[in-house]
Amino acid sequence: MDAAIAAINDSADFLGFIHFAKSPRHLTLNTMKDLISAIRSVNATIPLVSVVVNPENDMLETLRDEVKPDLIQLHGKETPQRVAEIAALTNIPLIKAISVSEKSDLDAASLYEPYVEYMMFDAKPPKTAVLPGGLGLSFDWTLMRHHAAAKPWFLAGGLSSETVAAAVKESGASMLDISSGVESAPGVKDSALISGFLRAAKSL
Ligand SMILES: O=C(O)c1ccccc1N[C@@H]1O[C@H](COP(=O)(O)O)[C@@H](O)[C@H]1O
Repeated sequence: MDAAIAAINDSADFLGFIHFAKSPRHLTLNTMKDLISAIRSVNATIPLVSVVVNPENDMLETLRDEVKPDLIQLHGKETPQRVAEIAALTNIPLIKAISVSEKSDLDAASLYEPYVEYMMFDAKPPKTAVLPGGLGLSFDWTLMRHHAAAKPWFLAGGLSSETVAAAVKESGASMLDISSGVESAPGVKDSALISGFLRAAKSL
C-alpha cells in the first residue's frame, strides 16, 4: 500500500497488480481485491490493473465480479481469439502484452487491436524463464519506431530512471510500464525509486 500511495502522490497514471503464482509479486485474488478497495478509498480515479497470464474463465469471473479492476492486462500467450472471448466475458477493458525480440514479433499486434484498450510491448523472456514479464529485460526499442498502431501502447521491459530517456527517444513511446526497475529486491517496491522514475519519465 505504501508503494501505491507513493506512486499516486508522484502522479502515476495507472497502478498494476500481479496475479501469477510463480512471481515474487504474486497477489492472491483476495489480497488484490482488498488492495484495490483500499486504494479506491484514497483515490477513486487512478485506473487499477490486474495483470494475469493465460487466465481461465473462472478466474476471470472472480476478477470481474469480486476484484473489479479497471483494466485487465493479459501477459501470457493468449491468442487474438481468446482475447476476444475474454473481452466478451469480462466486459473490462484489456491490455494485451506482446513479447518482442525482433521486428516480426510486432506483426500479430494488429490482430489484437479490435478487442483491447491498449497494447503493451515487453521484452521476450528467455525460453528457460519462469516469468513471462517482470524480468527487467529490455528489447531493441528502435523496433517500435515504425510500428503502425491503431491502439495506444505501453513500452515495458527493463525500464528504470536511468534508461527511460533513451527508451522514449529510441522507441517513440508515450506510455511506459515499469515493475522490477522500481524495486529494491524482487517483489519489494521502493518508494524512492518510484518517485525517481516518475520524475525522470515526466520530465521528458
Ligand atoms: O512482474 C511479474 O512478476 C510479472 C509476472 C507475470 C506477468 C507479468 C509480470 N510483469 C510485467 O512485466 C512487465 C515488465 O516488467 P519489468 O519492468 O521489466 O520488470 C510489466 O508489465 C510488469 O507488470
